Amino acid sequence: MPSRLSDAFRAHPQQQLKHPDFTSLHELPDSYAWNQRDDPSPETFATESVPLVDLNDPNALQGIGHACKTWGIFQVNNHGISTSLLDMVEHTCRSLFSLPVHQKLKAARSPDGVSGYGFARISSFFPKLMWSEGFTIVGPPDEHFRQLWPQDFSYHCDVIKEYKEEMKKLAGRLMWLMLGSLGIIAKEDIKWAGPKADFKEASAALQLNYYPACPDPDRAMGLAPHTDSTLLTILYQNSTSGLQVFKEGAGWVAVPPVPGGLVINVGDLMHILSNGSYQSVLHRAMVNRSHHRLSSAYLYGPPSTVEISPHPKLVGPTHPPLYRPVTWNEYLHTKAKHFNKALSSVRVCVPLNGLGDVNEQNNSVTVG
Ligand SMILES: C=C1C[C@]23C[C@H]1CC[C@H]2[C@@]12CCC[C@@](C)(C(=O)O1)[C@H]2[C@@H]3C(=O)O
Ligand SMILES: O=C(O)CCC(=O)C(=O)O
Ligand SMILES: [Fe+2]
Repeated sequence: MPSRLSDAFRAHPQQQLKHPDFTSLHELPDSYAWNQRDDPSPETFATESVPLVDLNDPNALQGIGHACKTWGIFQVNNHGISTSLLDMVEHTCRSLFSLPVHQKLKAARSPDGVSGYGFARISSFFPKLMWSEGFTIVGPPDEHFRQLWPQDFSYHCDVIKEYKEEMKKLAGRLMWLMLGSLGIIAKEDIKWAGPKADFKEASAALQLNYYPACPDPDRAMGLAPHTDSTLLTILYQNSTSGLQVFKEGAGWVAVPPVPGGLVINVGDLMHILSNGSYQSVLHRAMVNRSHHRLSSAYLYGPPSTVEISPHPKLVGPTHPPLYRPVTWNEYLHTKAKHFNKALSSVRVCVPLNGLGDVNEQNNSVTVG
């Protein structure tokens, strides 16, 4: 049987935690109180900010290359995704998460499944709970959406379908910009991009996130520090800020929403493909006392059976391959088991400068 993305978690069933009705909580329960949040010093915010790249700019490729090398994350505008589509996706998210808890639970993610409503998958690695709800979509959302909205599920299915199609095109474009900035420019350099080099067979997951307003935001965590297991992720965030990224030497830096902009981050598979030139970025989401926050992450990777390895153009006698080949499915298994040690578990060779993976050092929370 062909291996699909949705099969990746069968071997790692997750116990479903009971979801609270956040609106009924007026105090932060102890199970949600994070002690060691490792907050940035106030001056951190002022000095550095994540680059913004205009995709219509003829120098976009250079801008992206620099951003990937120094930050592992950047924002884009003039990306071609219409504001009306982004508004519709936001409306679908809002409609989904404002359903009564019992209704949302009808579409709960099954313990060995990948799609559906639930806590963030990484929850099991942290001793405290996260102040958020999520909905993961892999493949067509029809069955779950029918449970959520018996009347108008087909409208919401259409919105998600169109969004996924548009995101896929943008992701393919971004892939060539990122690869181009590494000197990988020929169609033949990435065979799995297909005969038209349009990454038609790529696979992806869509993660909708909802962060309710929180009575004690300074002690809560919306989504704990993690890197995405992707080649790249395209994140849409509504007008409420909350995303932060970890930058060596600067600490946690906020990524404020840019109107009409999208956030692009480097994932673990791009880290591997680029042989560590573009490092996956550690990021987290914080919460807010007065405003709820919505985000949607398009998690983009290769077809699930394609092996990703350091690109031959980037390895040589002085640059040995640092990672062994892995499929996305295999990597997701590894991540489900080892979480922030996943990248080093597929490492084959210590780099010449002797530094470890950035991901491993910065998680202040003990991984179970
Ligand atoms: C294809 C993917 C990628 C997943 C797992 C699976 C479906 C859901 C994705 C996320 C989304 C939220 C953060 C993350 C860390 C999580 O907990 O679930 C992601 C994870 C990964 O990038 O590893
Ligand atoms: O909500 C955010 O800003 C971050 C979401 C995220 O990191 C994810 O879904 O992987
Ligand atoms: Fe993420």
